[in-house]
Amino acid sequence: MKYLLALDQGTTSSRAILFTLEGEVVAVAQRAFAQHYPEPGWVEHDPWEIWESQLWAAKEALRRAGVGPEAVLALGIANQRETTLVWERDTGRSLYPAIVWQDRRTASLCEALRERGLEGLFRARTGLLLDPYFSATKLLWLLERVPGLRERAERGEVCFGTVDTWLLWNLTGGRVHATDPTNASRTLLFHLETLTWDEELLRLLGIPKALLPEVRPSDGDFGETLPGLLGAPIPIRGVLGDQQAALLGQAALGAGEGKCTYGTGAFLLLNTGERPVWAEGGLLTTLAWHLEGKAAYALEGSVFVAGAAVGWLREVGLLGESHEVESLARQVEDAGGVYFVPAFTGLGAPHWDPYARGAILGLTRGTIRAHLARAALEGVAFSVGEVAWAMAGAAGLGLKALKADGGMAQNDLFLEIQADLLGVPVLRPRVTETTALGAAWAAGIGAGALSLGDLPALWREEARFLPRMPEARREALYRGWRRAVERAKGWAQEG
Ligand SMILES: Nc1ncnc2c1ncn2[C@@H]1O[C@H](COP(=O)(O)OP(=O)(O)O)[C@@H](O)[C@H]1O
Ligand SMILES: O=P(O)(O)OC[C@H](O)CO
Repeated sequence: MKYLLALDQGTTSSRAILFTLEGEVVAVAQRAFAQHYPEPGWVEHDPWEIWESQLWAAKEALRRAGVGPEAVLALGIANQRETTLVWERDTGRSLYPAIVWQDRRTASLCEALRERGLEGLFRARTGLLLDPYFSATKLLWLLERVPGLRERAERGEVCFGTVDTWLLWNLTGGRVHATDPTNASRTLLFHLETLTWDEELLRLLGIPKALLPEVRPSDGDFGETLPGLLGAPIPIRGVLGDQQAALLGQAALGAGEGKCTYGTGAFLLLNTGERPVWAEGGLLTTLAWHLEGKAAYALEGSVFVAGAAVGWLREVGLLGESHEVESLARQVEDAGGVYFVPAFTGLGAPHWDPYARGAILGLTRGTIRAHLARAALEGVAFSVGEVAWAMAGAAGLGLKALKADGGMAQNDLFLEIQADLLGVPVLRPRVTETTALGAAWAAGIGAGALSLGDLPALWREEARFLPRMPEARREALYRGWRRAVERAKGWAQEG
């Protein structure tokens, strides 16, 4: 029997899952790691903790399965995207904490670029917007703020990478400094159509090319793991950003098929086929994957906070464990007029306001804990609903049903609320670890054991949540939501 090992390096935890070729889960191991918030709006991870937790999870998944490394056909990586790391080429020593995708410290850098009239150029080349979310301004900040970094980068002594690149570097003992086009497409430095680093954008930002990893296809040859790490070398044959991996893991292969992954954030991706599609409404154009010699593209609506809102309820003591949010929120029929705008790290699509901050509005003396819990779930569902409307507005790209996955998709009440607020059915697959599944499948394709055409037959529905809310009620709730969002916008800039 042969297996595929997926590493899923998420924002809050590192997971490893061993799958059969058909996508059955054999063993799972997961380790959470620390989130650091050194200043308001900043979010950092310790690069060593990312690596060590991921390595532990990989070993532990094999141990739990009782499977030796020689039975693993290939390893695939899916990772939190955009998070920016720099390390020494000679020693692999990291030179600064990882600046996480949620980090807002480069809001003013983005503004300065916008004032220079550069947004149109960046959008046309990369499909993205000038927002602190993406890697380029984080890297620029590092080059400006870390003493000596720019000079060393120009001399070729420093490596930049997103988390996939950092894991590849460590898995191969520094032999491979590479990324795939989906991760590269989130940096603001990658040309969406030529699938190469954009020399003009690099020049405009003053980013030395010597920093950048080599770009290989998502099912490319990424070397093999050092023999000592997992007991024997394992070929690394798949790399995808986690949201793109989930799109693949949901077998959303054709144009018009989409999914939403509810992890730390929520990311709605719609496959648009072999050509990039540019849409209004704050949607991003991005790579879906580069597999079997062909690129596929997607439209993305990025919502920065989903499960993180539930995590926050836990941290402030409203819940013991995340899953308790469901029973608490079920104690009430609705949120009692409370709106929870989870803009803890600004707003992504469709608003793109790095200065927005979280808000809870409509509190009365009758508000109880259950209302807050329900309002938090609704806040995430409204946020995704707004993104779905934006997609529906982009000619002919309305969703007929939404495939859901990620940590929050285990919550039945949340998916009922989401179906109600979207007005379309929400489908949950049997394997909700679709991010890991997509990474495993990409590696299976890379190893020649699977083809894209095999995947739809391997996807299985587990549950279906149908919309039951009357249209008028939905519209009234959205009116309230829009008023609440207006109040949260620009908060960190005022005052
Ligand atoms: N039953 C649940 N209901 C709501 N949220 C949940 C539930 N279980 C987990 N979560 C949330 O899901 C998130 C974890 O999901 P995961 O997909 O592992 O995220 P990531 O990959 O971003 O680390 C956490 O923020 C957690 O609060
Ligand atoms: O950690 P997740 O699963 O919320 O995903 C993070 C995204 O990749 C950020 O773009």
